[in-house]
Amino acid sequence: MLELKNVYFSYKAQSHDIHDVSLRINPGEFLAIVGRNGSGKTTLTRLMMTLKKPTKGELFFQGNSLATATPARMAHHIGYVFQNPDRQIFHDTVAEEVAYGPKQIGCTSEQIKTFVSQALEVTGLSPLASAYPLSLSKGQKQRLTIASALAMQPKILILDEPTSGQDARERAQLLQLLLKLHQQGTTILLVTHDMEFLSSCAQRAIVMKKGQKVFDGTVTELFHDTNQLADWGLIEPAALKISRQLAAFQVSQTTSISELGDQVANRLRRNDDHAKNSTHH
Ligand SMILES: Nc1ncnc2c1ncn2[C@@H]1O[C@H](COP(=O)(O)OP(=O)(O)OP(=O)(O)O)[C@@H](O)[C@H]1O
Repeated sequence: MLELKNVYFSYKAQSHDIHDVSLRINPGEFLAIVGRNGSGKTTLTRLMMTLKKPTKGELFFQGNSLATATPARMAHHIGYVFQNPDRQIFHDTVAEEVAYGPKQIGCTSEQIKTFVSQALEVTGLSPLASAYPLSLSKGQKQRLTIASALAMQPKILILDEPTSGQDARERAQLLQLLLKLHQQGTTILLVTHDMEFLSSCAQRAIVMKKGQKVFDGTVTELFHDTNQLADWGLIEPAALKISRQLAAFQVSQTTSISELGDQVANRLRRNDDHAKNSTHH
């Protein structure tokens, strides 16, 4: 659906902010771009939205070159949800906010009504249609920006650090919403540092390091090599760490919870004794 072929981009003459990146996003995928701060994740999404043009290389959307595409035209195809929802909210009611995009691109009033009501429905905001957007909670504001993006009927939804500043309940709601949208056929691209969240929803991950793509594979493959993860500045999700460590206890399907508890307690006791002995020496 979206393809980058040997793309380079520099903000300044001497910098290599994106260096020879090729990748293809297929319809219906749920993928995440990860990497340290400054590794080029946001710049990559700006190139996809044509907010920046590559210094070398080319981007394609559904087989067509984006060389002459404008951000306004790309907004029909790609919905972008910024990290800070306040920067994207301007109207007096939730419904007006969501209607803004479809109005701008000249949809009929019938289409606008349908797109707004569908977007509010899927994001669970229908009861808040006449609410003042800035009075909403952080999670609701984020769902509003997602609704605004969805009202444009995009093929791809890009979310920049969507879990940042969200509490546990809001994260869980966001996860449910993204899984539902993905199930309904939306292609989703997350830019995130949140490995727990990524491992609960994404199927594929791309790792950026110093402007280069250093990994492109399944999420299972991503978490396979823990040394490599550290080098990329990524943290293994707690659930995976625990399950990897449990493997050391030779847990079989017949191991009962109390047997497992005994094994864990024995292991911890041995670790404790070992630590005490080392301090004595
Ligand atoms: N507007 C800008 N002007 C000059 N350099 C920039 C600009 N925006 C980003 N950069 C540089 O481009 C490189 C990639 O930055 P980018 O914001 O894409 O990384 P990121 O992986 O999204 O980081 P973060 O996780 O902090 O958002 C960095 O070296 C950064 O300093």
